[in-house]
Amino acid sequence: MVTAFESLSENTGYIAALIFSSYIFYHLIYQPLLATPLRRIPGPKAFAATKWRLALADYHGVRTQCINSIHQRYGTVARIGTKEVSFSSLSALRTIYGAGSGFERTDFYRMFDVYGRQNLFSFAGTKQHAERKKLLAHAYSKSVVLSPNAIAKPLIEKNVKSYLDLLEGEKDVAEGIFQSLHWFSLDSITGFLYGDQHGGTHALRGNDLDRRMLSDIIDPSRRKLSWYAVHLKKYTKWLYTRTGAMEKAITKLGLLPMQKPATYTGIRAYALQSWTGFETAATEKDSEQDLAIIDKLWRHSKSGKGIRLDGLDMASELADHLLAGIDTTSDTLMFAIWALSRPENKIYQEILIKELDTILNTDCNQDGNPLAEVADRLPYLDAVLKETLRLYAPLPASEPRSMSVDTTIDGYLIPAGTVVSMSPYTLHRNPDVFSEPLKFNPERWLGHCADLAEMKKWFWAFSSGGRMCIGLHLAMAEMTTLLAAIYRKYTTSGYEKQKGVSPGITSRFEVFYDETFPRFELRYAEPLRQTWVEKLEQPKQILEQLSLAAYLIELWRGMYGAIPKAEQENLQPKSNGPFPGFVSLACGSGILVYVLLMEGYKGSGFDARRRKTWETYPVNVQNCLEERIYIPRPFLDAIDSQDFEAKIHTGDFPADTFIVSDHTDELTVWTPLMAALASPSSPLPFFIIPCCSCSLSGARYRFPPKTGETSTKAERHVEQNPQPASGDLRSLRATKNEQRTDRGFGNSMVGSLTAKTRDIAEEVGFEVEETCLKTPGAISRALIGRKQQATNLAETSPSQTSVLADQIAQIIERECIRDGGVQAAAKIWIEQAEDLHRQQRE
Ligand code: HEM
Repeated sequence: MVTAFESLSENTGYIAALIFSSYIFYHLIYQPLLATPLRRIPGPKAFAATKWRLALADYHGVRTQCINSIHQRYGTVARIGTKEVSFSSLSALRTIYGAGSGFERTDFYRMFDVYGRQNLFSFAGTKQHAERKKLLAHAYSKSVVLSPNAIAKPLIEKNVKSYLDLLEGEKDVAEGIFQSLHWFSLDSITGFLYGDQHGGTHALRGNDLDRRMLSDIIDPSRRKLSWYAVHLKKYTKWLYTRTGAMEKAITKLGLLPMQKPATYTGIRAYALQSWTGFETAATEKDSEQDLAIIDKLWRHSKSGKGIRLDGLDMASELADHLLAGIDTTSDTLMFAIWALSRPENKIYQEILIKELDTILNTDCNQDGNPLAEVADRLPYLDAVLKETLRLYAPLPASEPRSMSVDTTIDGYLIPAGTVVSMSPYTLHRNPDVFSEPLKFNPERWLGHCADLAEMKKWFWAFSSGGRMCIGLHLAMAEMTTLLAAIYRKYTTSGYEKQKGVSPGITSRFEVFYDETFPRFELRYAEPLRQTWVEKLEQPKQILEQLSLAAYLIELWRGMYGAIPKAEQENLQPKSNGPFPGFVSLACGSGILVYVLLMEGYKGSGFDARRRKTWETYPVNVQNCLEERIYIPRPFLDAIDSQDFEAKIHTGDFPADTFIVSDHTDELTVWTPLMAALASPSSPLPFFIIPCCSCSLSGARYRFPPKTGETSTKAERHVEQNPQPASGDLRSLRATKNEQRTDRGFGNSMVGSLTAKTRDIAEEVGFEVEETCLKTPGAISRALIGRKQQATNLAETSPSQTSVLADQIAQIIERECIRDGGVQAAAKIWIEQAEDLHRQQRE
């Protein structure tokens, strides 16, 4: 007989399943999809069912583009969350963001509180916000910003001069415009907020501490932290407020989305320090005229009139303006210069220069640069900036708002507490308003047609209504004055190093690029950065490896007609023969192997040491990465190395394998030999980027510059030390510059190594191509061996093959003389390999 207890326990599983499915049904289906009035709003069901769907897009850094695509599919009103709706119409813009609309900023903005205090940016309520704004609005008005008697105009003109001085004196430094423009905006906003004495920075004039403040902004993991701060707010706060052993444990477990100090810590600390310094020394100034914002807030607090502000309130307000005023202005300037420098936009630059040429000397200051108020009145410059802000708005993402009562927007009932938003990104890409929206075209802002009036209504880079950007006029004055001065004296053109690459700007969790550029970097760089586990200088290495992957893909497209996977859907590959596969020697972190495999190229890589990064790749990639030490077969034959414990590779690659030898040190000179040894009658194609110079034994060795004669006697006299004996920075830079010339390169250590490798490759039958490769981190020479010399192309008989093998052996013998012969060289190689293996095990 079945007892009641047994029956209950048999049914427990069913009951639990029923409760669970009821819960799922209620929360994921009934409530969000059937019960709420928002159910009538179109949009993808997955987004309507759970807020985590949009959070996922945030995590992948594609939120804004994703919402934009949803609008393209569903129209001007789209539901993007259980309680979140996005709009893209002018009527909604007026309803939500118009003056006195009653919509308030959401909780999202509380992440901009500083020192635990709210400020203009983070206040939700209109009353608190209006009171604070009243204190500041006048100082930020256009008439005050451009007044010769107030602080902004002389400060901006002084900083413009410092920028041009930098351009004159340290062209190399200034040309890194991402950085130098950040210095300009930093010096401008700090001077404006704190005055020269109490926090105005001098990054443009070389102050290293001021410059270093920007490392806060550059760290890519700040995006991950933003995601955590928005979607896992309490948890993130908990993580960052732990101390002692708990803090250590959290750090060790890698739980922090961004290592401490987290984003903006340095800038916030600087802002607080500036405030404290000011407060201690504060004396009321007699004149109202040259007051920085800090003076104004101080005077107000002392007056006892109106709203009360304590020290931290003021410090928070100032710090927030400081943070708001750096990236925004410099990113816009960077995109303006970049866009004007593109060959297809040269015409716009020429027209701008013509406009600037009309400025009279009497309209310039004593430094010879256009006055701020004159730069402000230039229609073409204004059009260039408007177009830059349209296409590359520095704050392009949605601006969330909500209301405490039910309301109606564009005919839809919006319940109280629903988050509603719009984004400059989507408004600025409406093809009905902006023809060819992805094209940079300043001309669209000129003329007086009805279209222009319409476009102005849709232009939303600075937001609108009561919560419009307070720094608008300051930012515009900085940007117009600097651009006018630069283009009055200079022209700009696409920097070779950045050819084919769009700059990117970070906004919250996203990075924005020019969308007409390939997504290659975007697809890999960010995921790699996010999961990076090595201690190396990663951003540079990642970009370099991505550039190299892009280069190889193009090379193989030409050689084999092999195209990346993503293109295969649209294109039929040319039939130059199938791709034979690649091997990446000494592949290090394996980025190249990972990217090429993901792009659909078969291949593998090996390195003497397994890297932690390998474990972050998908399993199929991990399976193609091996820990192996290369020992050339002739060395194995020459010496008894039976006891060698590590896994070795003897270079027996399958026929036609493409060898990639990127910065492989002792494998560099071996690469063409490897190619020939693997297949004497038809050596394998290769790509080499030479770097550290070693002889065939693997010992450090500097080959003599190629002077025509290759006497080993002459080689012995050559200095063994590859680095300059003594070198201050200036002489190092001079050496580097010299190396960029053909002659200088030929005389350098790496130049001599390149020449030696090339000679050997030619001896084994290659027609070697030499190319200059410009990756984001370096300029390198690369050798490509894809064609064989005519004599080698003829059908090779078995007897000829053995002749070729003999020739290779002779080359190896000859090259090993400097190490004491093949046996001695082999001994050195094996000893080094054993050392390496021992180190790995320790
Ligand atoms: C090209 C430059 C700039 C752009 C495109 C820009 C854009 C914006 C946008 C779109 C908002 C509204 C954000 C939102 O509601 O989510 C905003 C607000 C704000 N911006 Fe800017 N900004 C720029 C420069 C500056 C500068 C130089 C400052 C320096 C003080 C500044 C200070 C602020 C502040 C304090 C707010 C909050 C205003 C309020 O709520 O009343 N911005 N900005």
